[in-house]
Amino acid sequence: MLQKASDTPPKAENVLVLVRHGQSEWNRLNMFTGWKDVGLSEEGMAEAHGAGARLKEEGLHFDSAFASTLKRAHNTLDIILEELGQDKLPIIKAAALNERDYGQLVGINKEEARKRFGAEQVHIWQRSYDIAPPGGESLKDTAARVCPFYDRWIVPELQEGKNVIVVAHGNSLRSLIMELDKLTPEEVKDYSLATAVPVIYRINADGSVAEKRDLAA
Ligand SMILES: O=C(O)[C@H](O)COP(=O)(O)O
Repeated sequence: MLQKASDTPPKAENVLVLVRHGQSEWNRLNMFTGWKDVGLSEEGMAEAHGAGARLKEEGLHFDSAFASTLKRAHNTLDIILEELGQDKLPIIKAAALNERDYGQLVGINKEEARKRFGAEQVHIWQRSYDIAPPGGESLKDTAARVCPFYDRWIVPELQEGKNVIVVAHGNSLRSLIMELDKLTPEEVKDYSLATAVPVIYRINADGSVAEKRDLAA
């Protein structure tokens, strides 16, 4: 989706890149992960190198880097920064960016969960806006920590003309993208992020989206 939100051309520097971490060991095993701190798989590391290489091709250079406190996210960011020749850039790690808590589903194979609870119910837990999995967070709950963090710590960086990269998770980033793209709860049900594929935004000085480019598209 391309959004034109201002007549004033955005400064070229106001770039926000969002990246879901590379494949984790539990993604590889198709298990609900949530807050479980699992590492990247071999393939996930390779995907992270690929994401860094694509950002390098785009000619991007970052002034600030944010990740969740979960190692699959900040290890992905380490690899991306290494590819960009920016491994000295400090990474700000924030629990507010962590994956949605999948509660009692954590550690269960997704196919097994569909057999146990029914595919429709599992899909509702995975993709609905305000229905939480048992003992876990809904996307709305996740947005309630991700979006205030974004407003408080990331928007001011963008407003100073900095380029910012954020590496986080499928659902924590969905909640932010829902806000940036003004998606409805119905629209967000069909939205998901591939591992380690950068989404590049240009953000206006007022925080609105000037342009969005998903490198997966
Ligand atoms: O926590 C997880 O299991 C994954 O990171 C995201 O899972 P989902 O794509 O099933 O929401």
